[in-house]
Amino acid sequence: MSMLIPDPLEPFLIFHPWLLNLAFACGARFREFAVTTFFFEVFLIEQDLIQAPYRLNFLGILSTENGTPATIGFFSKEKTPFIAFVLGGPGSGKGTQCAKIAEAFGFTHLSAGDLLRKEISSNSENGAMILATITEGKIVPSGVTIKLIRREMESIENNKFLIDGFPRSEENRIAFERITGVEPNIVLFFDCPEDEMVKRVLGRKQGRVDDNIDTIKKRLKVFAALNLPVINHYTRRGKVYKINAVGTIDEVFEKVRQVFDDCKQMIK
Ligand SMILES: Nc1ncnc2c1ncn2[C@@H]1O[C@H](COP(=O)(O)OP(=O)(O)OP(=O)(O)O)[C@@H](O)[C@H]1O
Ligand SMILES: Nc1ccn([C@@H]2O[C@H](COP(=O)(O)O)[C@@H](O)[C@H]2O)c(=O)n1
Repeated sequence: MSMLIPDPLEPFLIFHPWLLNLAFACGARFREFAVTTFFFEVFLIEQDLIQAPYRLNFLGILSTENGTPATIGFFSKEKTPFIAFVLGGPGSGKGTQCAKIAEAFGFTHLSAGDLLRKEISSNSENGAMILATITEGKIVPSGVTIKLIRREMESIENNKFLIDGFPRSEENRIAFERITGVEPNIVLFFDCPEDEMVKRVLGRKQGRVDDNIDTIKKRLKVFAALNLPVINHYTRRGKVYKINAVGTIDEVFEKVRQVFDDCKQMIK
């Protein structure tokens, strides 16, 4: 299990004690949903980390396009799958390791980034917005990404999913948990030094619009600001397995294998 990582949002929270008091007075559910939303959106707007048209529209993700409320809790109790979120900075090796886990342990690998890229190439209504967001290294609104993940999970007959590159922000996390009604069983965190991540991304040569030094710098900033708080949250929940991502692909996989061997009892 990993140690807590310094949370870049903590100084921000300290400057809003009156809001925290109000939140605590209103109870846990309200606190989690309303206050976290408020804090993060104000912070993200200030930092210019979320796309303008989607600002202050967090509640919108709980509605479907036709205005009816989204299903809260889409797995039946008997069919709730084993979910592993796979997190780490850009180029830390998430996708590479997920392919090996899927093969060795029978998981379905869902990459949020791949699903978003597929949306761009299928010329969907959100394609242009997704392309612009990825090019800027920013985060696509949760409603869009969760809809894609949900569609895949519902269409695949498996009870073991690796969700790679999601949740990327507290907004992603809270939205997923509210909509699906479940938390991940475990969270893998591939911990990799920045210089190694930059080297790997620049060496990837897959023609991705975001594999250039300018966008990588932005993605690293977004990772530290938005993804580390998610990792800290799940660390506090005792769900994070931190894996040192330095070493050959096979060396890293040996550490991953150990985690899945240890979790065998939990995985149906
Ligand atoms: N342990 C490793 N040592 C050296 N190179 C690696 C290692 N793991 C992955 N790579 C290479 O680094 C590049 C990035 O890996 P990968 O695509 O798996 O990262 P990722 O975390 O999924 O990245 P992103 O979040 O940007 O999609 C790939 O070219 C991959 O072959
Ligand atoms: N939950 C997510 C996941 C990804 N994105 C966007 O896609 C880019 C590429 O993602 P990879 O996982 O393939 O690195 C990422 O930089 C984001 O722009 C997202 O918005 N939300």
